[in-house]
This record gives sequence, structure tokens and C-alpha cells, in this order.
Amino acid sequence: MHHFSDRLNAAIRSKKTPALVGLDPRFDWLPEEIVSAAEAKHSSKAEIVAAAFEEFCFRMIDVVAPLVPAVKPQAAFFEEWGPAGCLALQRVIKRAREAGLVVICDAKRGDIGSTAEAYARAYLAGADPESAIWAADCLTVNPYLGSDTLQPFVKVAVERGAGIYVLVRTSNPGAGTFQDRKTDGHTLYECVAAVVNDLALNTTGNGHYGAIGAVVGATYPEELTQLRELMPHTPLLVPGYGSQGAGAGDVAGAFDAEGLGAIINSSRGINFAIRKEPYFEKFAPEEWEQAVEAATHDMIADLAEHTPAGKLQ
Ligand SMILES: O=c1ccn([C@@H]2O[C@H](COP(=O)(O)O)[C@@H](O)[C@H]2O)c(=O)[nH]1
Repeated sequence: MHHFSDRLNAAIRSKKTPALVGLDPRFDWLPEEIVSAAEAKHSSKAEIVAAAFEEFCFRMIDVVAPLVPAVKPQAAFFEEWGPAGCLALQRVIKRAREAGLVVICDAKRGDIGSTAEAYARAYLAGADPESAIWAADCLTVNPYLGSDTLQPFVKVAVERGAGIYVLVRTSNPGAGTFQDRKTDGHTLYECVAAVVNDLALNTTGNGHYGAIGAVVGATYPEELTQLRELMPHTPLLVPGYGSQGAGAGDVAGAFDAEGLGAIINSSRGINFAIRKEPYFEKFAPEEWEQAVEAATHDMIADLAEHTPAGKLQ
């Protein structure tokens, strides 16, 4: 099974949840034992941070791999630390795939067509992990340069059994600044959604969903429900649950009647569960992995109880 959405949906069905764990390591919040071990082995700050990120993400992967279908490493946190960080990102992606997880690299790439193809070849490995340096199953893509610049990503994704998620309606407070601008009665995000759904329709595999997906924020539940209807063949990646304030009720409209069609991301809320209640009270700092496990179970249960994803259980 090489098609991206077919693989993702098989993973969602097998884990019985659309919960997606973001891997967003932040040095100041890492467990003390991981930081000291990295400091004992390396001398430069970049190497210390990269080693600590790698260890932290490996251990996150060990905890969440039996529970969720996919992880989403955030490239920015790794890139900040230069070559050492980029190497750590590569190793984290590899480790997650080896653990059987679908890996979505959140790097929000986009450029003129010929350059976009280089980005696509760098990140999209899809079914063959040897075919790209950062060998992810899927990449987030910025459509601002126009629909022609999505084509190289689509081409490489289809060739390699990979996928992309195009930014359509983002979760940040200022998302509407450009995305809500209207031309001929349609908002910019609706125009992008129409292009993305055409691409999805043209790249369906054995199932209903295409290899081309959309990022739609949980923090705008009305738009999320609207976009599920406007983009029936488009798998959705939904950030904003947890730390950005959205709850399960806000993402209920992202799903189809079978409980498929969307994956719901939480990054800080899972990675650093130990820093907040109720996990801070329940677990000692060194039991951070137990806090991660408990927070992941709680998210899965919350989505099962309050959204159509409960049908997967
Ligand atoms: O619209 C968007 C697009 C991407 N993101 C990314 O998702 C995670 C969210 O992290 P939390 O800690 O769960 O808030 C992060 O990597 C963002 O860059 C998004 O939030 N919104």
C-alpha cells in the first residue's frame, strides 16, 4: 500500500485514533537527566542541544508509537541549531518511521516551481525511506507563491507515495489578516481550499482521500467545519488542540461520518505534559515519560468521547 492517505488511514484505523503527536523539543524545558547526559558528551552548545533533542524525541517516540498513528516533528526547533540540529531531525524522522509511525515533517516549504521540487525531493520519501535525506511520509507546504508552485510537491509526492499538507486556514490569532481577505465574494482561504481539493481529487488512491491535504486550525471551529464540507477529498491536519486553547468539541467538524478525514495535533501539551496539571501533581519530574503517556491517553479518550473519531474505537 503506497498511497499516502491509504497508509495514514490504515494507521488511524489500527491505532483507533486520529491523535497526532507533535515533536517540538525546547531546550529550556527538557528533562534534567537528558540535558546533563548531552553536556557530558559534547562541548559546543549546538551539539549539546541537538544530542538532547535527539534523545528526548527518541524517548517520546518509544512512548507514543504504540498509541498513535503519526508524529509531526517541527523542523524549526531543529534547524535553529544548524547542521547538528538538522542531523538530529533526520535521525528522529528515521527512528519514528522505524517505530511504524507515519511522519509528517512540519517545515512549511514553498518556492518557485523548480526550487519547490528540490524541497520536495529533500523531504518526501513516502513509501521508500531511502529516497530522501529527511525521509518523511509527508511535508507541510506554504501555497502563497501560487498553485503552480504546488505542482512539484504533488508530482514528487505521487511518485514516491508521499503526501503534503497545504496551509489553508492556520491556527494563529492573526490567521485572518490575509486568509480572510475577500475577492469576488470568496475569502483567500476558500480559494486555496478549492485548489487543494482539486489536487486531492486528482490524487486519490484506493480510498476517498487524496495525497494532498490541508492544514486547518482547531482554533477556528466554524471554518474547520466549513472546510471539511468544501474539501471532501482532502485529509486535514488540525493543529491548535491543547496549548492553543482548542478542545475536542472544536475539532468535531473536521471528521467525516466514519470518523476519518482528519488528524488532530498536540505538541507542547504532550511533550511537556509534566509541566502542567494534572500531570505536574501526579508525577515526579523524572517520571516525564509517564506524564507523556498519560496525556496521550487523555487526548485519545477526549477525541473518542467528543468527536466522530469515537467510531474508530
Ligand atoms: O496553523 C498552524 C500550522 C502549524 N502549527 C504547528 O503545530 C504545532 C502546534 O503546537 P502546540 O504546542 O500543540 O500548540 C507547532 O509545531 C506549530 O508550528 C500550528 O500550530 N498552526
